[in-house]
Amino acid sequence: MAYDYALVHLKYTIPLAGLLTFILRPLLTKLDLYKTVTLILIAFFATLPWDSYLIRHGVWTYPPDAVAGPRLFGVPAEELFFFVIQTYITSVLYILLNKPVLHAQFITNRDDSSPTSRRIRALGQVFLVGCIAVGASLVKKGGEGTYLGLILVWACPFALLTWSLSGYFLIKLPLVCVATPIIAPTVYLWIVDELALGRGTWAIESGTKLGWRVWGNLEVEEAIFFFATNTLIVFGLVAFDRGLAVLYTFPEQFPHAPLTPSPSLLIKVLLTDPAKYDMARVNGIRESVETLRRKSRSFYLASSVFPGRLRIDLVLLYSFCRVADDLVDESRTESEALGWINRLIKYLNLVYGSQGQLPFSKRYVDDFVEKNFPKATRSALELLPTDLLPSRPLYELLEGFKMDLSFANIGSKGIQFPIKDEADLETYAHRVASTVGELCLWLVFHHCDTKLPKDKKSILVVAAQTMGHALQYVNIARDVLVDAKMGRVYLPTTWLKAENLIPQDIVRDPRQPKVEKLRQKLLERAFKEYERSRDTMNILPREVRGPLIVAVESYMEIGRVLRENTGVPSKTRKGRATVPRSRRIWVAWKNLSAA
Ligand SMILES: CC(C)=CCC/C(C)=C/CC/C(C)=C/CC/C(C)=C/[C@@H]1[C@@H](COP(=O)(O)OP(=O)(O)O)[C@]1(C)CC/C=C(\C)CC/C=C(\C)CCC=C(C)C
Repeated sequence: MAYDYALVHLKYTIPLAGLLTFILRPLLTKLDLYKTVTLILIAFFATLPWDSYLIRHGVWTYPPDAVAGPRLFGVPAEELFFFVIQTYITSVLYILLNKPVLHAQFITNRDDSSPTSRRIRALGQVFLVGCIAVGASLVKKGGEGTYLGLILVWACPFALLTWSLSGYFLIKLPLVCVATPIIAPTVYLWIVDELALGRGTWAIESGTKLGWRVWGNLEVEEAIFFFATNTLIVFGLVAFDRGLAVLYTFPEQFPHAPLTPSPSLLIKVLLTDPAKYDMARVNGIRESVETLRRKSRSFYLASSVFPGRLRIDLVLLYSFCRVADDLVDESRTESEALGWINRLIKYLNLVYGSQGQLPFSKRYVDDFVEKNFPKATRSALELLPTDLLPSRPLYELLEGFKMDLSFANIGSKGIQFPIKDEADLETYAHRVASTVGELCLWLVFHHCDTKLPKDKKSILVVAAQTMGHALQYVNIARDVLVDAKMGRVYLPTTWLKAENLIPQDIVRDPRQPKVEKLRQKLLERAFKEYERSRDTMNILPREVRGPLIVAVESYMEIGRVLRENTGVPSKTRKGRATVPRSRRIWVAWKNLSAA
């Protein structure tokens, strides 16, 4: 009947596209749509003349009773729809698998690539040139190799172009990000093809095919066709992502980076000489991503939903905060820790200028960093986007770290634990976390296409500071055990007194039942602060609202786990409660859907 081919879509391609859309919808950005539509247009206009040629020359045919009727240049409407839906399915799968990946870290050039990468890229080029030559000779010869030849001469030049443009980058990407969106849809379409050819929905004429079957009715040419087209789609998307990564990574070369850059800007970026890339910056970004991945599962997951340059700058800000915190925390003595804080203050003085002195040049600051900080920490300081951040919260953050130092003196000279009451607790949270919230917001304000009026910005800054308290209280509630091992107690001494405890009792036995009661009290404060600021997040610009909510909610989920389990975490990592991966993904998905 005339709807056989349409039924193939109804049964196999549309439901799969629908399922993938449902999964990706909350994560889908304007940029993802832009990429997908561009790829669909390229695929459509590149395939149409080729497919039309094949039909007109009788390489394949559609029995009149299998298609509904409308045609464009001889190609049935159902086939045209196939170009669109296949590109859509493969693109959506690629986008989904690439969400967690920050592409900036895979930017590379010939000098940065390993000899193996260079060999693979060259072998790929030789292979594709070979395929074009074989294809051309098969077409020239005619007869049974014609269809295979036509596939090769059509697909391989496109593949060669994208491979040559983005080969090094592609080789560096995680295999799953590239191989899965090629292989999974290919195998699925093989199965669909096997069923369709079996039912006679379309047919390949016997004079122009090799007649080799991969399995069942699946001809070798069909198998190669689906593999080649999915490869082309994925290579196209990789080239797109390389262009975007270069655009977002190098603000000095490309000062203006819109969230949806024009095709001409992307082509210009793609054609920029890779030898000119600032690989020191790329290496710094690689180190920062690695730090984030190792140290914070919540913020690592949340970072995947932030757009463009904002994502890179947030990762760099995280890296600076982490490095500064670790330098202080991992010091063996108080004076060593104080030394690091003073050097960090000096660094800020040089960058921002102090006591009437103008800021120093970037080169001077980098030189200071080289001489005064360990190698592993330098890029975090050198790449901090200080031109977009106010200095006050950064100085305040260091003041917060200073509060941690007072723990080292306890016991001597009658010095007390620094968090004596709730006011101290709030001051501490304000210094180490509200500052971070505010800094995140300044990056958001800078990078968003939507510009907010001053009054809205002020409301948001206050909310970010309040949210900082909430996150820090959760952090303290989670880390009672870990902190006690370091001789630190952040639970206010007044709270302990009400339970007939002193901070030293917590250091001695952080697992005692009374701690659980105090932990729950702290979590109650955390959720109060969270509720005070959560609604304000709705006035954030649309493009960052969902991502920021995910960042906050992923962390607050740790608090929820602690509340549910009343301190007996389902899973612990180094004595800390953690949120299972599936639950973190669910939190992100749910909040993005609602944002
Ligand atoms: C998505 C992304 C990459 C975000 C980066 C966020 C960022 C820059 C975090 C810095 C974290 C950090 C290392 C700070 C040093 C001081 C410190 C330790 C603070 C605690 C963070 C917890 O991190 P972690 O659990 O990894 O630390 P430890 O292992 O315990 O050492 C804090 C709890 C502070 C985190 C506070 C925020 C991220 C601010 C939250 C507020 C917003 C995002 C603004 C929301 C906006 C509105 C309008 C409410």
